[in-house]
Amino acid sequence: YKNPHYVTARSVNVHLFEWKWNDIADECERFLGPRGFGGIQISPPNENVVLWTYNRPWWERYQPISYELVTRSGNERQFADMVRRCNAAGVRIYVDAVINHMTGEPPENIGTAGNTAVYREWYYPAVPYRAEHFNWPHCVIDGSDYVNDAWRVRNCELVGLKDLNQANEHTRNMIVIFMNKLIDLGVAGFRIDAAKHMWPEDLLIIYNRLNNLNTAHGFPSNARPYIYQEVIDYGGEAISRDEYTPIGAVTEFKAGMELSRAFRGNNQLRWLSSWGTQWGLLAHSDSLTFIDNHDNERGHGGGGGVLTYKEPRPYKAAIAFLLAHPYGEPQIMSSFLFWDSEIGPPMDHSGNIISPAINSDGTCGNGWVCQHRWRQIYSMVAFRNVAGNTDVVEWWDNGSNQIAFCRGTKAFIAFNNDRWDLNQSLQTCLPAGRYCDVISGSKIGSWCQGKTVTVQSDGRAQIQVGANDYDMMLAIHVGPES
Ligand SMILES: O=C(NCCCOc1c(-c2ccc(O)c(O)c2)oc2cc(O)cc(O)c2c1=O)[C@@H]1CCCN1C(=O)/C=C/c1ccc(O)c(O)c1
Ligand SMILES: [Ca+2]
Repeated sequence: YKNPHYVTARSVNVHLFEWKWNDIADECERFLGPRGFGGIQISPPNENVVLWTYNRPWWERYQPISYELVTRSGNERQFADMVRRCNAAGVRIYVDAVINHMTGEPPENIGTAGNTAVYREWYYPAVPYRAEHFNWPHCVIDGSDYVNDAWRVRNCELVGLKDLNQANEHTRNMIVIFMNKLIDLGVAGFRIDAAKHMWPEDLLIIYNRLNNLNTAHGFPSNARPYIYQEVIDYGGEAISRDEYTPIGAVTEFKAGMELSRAFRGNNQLRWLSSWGTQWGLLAHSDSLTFIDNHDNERGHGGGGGVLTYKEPRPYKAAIAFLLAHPYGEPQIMSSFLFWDSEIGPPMDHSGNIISPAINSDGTCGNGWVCQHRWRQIYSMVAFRNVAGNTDVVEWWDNGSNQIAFCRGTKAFIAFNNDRWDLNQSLQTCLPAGRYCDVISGSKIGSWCQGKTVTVQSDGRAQIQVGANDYDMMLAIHVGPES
C-alpha cells in the first residue's frame, strides 16, 4: 500500500483542489503529462452536502451524503473519462476518500446535490446507511480528547459529523464497494481523510478487501492501491501516526512545518544536511510529504503557519528543497485564491465552479493559483525525475544559510537565504558543459532565458545566487530542459 505506482521516471503528485473532472483531463493532456507529473490528488468525488447557508464553503465536500459519483466537479461519466485520459497521459489519479463520517447537517439543512440522496434522521437511503451503522452512544470529540482519549477520537463525532462504525460489516462493505468502484475505473490509490478518527485494525480490513489495480489502465498485475493516510500528528496526542504506518503511508505534516521554519529564516539552512528521519520524520517509504495542504494553507492545520502561495519567494524555495531532496513522496498544493478560511472555489451565481483560465504565459486566471504551473515549481518536478534514485552527495554550506548539493551525477542545486551574495566555485558533479539554470528561466532551443552555468572538466562551476535575486535558488541538471 506504499507504492504510488507512478509511470517510470515520474515522482511528484499535485493536489488539484476543487478542480472539475473535465478540466483535470485537459490539464493531464496539455500540461501534467508532457511536464512529467506523476499523479493528481482529486477532491472527494462522492456526493456531499450543499451548504448555501455558509455560501458553499470548501469543507462541504468533506461532508458526504452518499457514495454516488456526483459533485460540483462532475458526474460519473466525466470522472471515468478523466481517469482514462490521465492514465493515458502517464498521470495517476488518487481519490480523497472521506469514509470516517457522513454529514451532520439535519435533513432540513441540506440540498440534494445530485438529487440522488435525501436522508432523514441520519439515514442515507442512497448508500444505504441506517442508525446501526454509526457509532453509538452519541458523543462529540472534545479538544482535550486528542490528548487524553484515543477511544473518543475514534468513536465520537468530529465537529458533529455523523461517525460511521467501521467495525460493522455493512458499513465496511458499503465503503469497500465505493472504493472498489473507483479502483475498477482506473484510480491508483487513496488519501484516507481523517484516518486518525478510525481504528487502524478496521482500516486494514477495509484495505485488504480492495481490488488490485486495473491492468487495463497500465498497472502491473497484482498491484495494490497506494494508500496515504491523513494523520495530523505533531506529537503530544494520545494517537500516534506510528499506529498507521504498518498499514499504509502517512501524511508527514512535520516536513512542511520544518521546511517553512527554515526557509522563513527561523532555522539555518545548513541544518538541512541531515534532512530526513534524523529530524523526527517518518521513514522514507512511509512518508507523503508536502509544504502546505488544503487545510493548513488556511491556517487550520495547527503547528504554526506553513508557507503558502501568499509568500511566494520562500514558498518556492521550500518546495524546491522538498523536490530536490530524495526523502519522501512529495505532493504539491494547487490552490484557488482565498481571502478567508471558509470560502470555496470560484463559482458563478448558481454555484457552478468556474474553470481555470490558462493565460498566454501558461499561468492560470479566474481565481486559480495553479502553483504547478509556476516555472520554478514544474522545473523542479523535472529535476526530481532526472535525479531518480541517486543520493545527496557533495553537500556544501557556508555555516549559515547558503547550501548546495548534488544528486549523484545527474543534478545540482544551490540556495542562498543569507543577506549577502553567494558567489562560490562549487562541485556540481555534472559532466563538463553549459547548463541553463531552470529556476531563473527556461531553455529555449540551446539559449538560456535565465542564468547560464559553465561546468569545467573537474565538475566545478562558479555558482552565483544574489541575496536579492528574484529566487533564492539555482538548479541545473543533465537532460534536455537544462
Ligand atoms: O472549524 C472547523 N472545524 C473544526 C477544526 C478542524 O477540525 C476538522 C478536522 C481535523 C483538524 C485537526 C485535526 O488534528 C484532526 O484530527 C481533524 O478534520 C476534518 C475532516 C473532515 O473530513 C471534515 C471536517 O469538517 C474536519 C474538521 O472540521 C471548520 C468548520 C467545519 C469544517 N471546518 C474545518 O476546519 C475542516 C477541516 C478539514 C477538512 C478536511 C480535512 O481533510 C482536514 O484535514 C481538515
Ligand atoms: Ca470515527
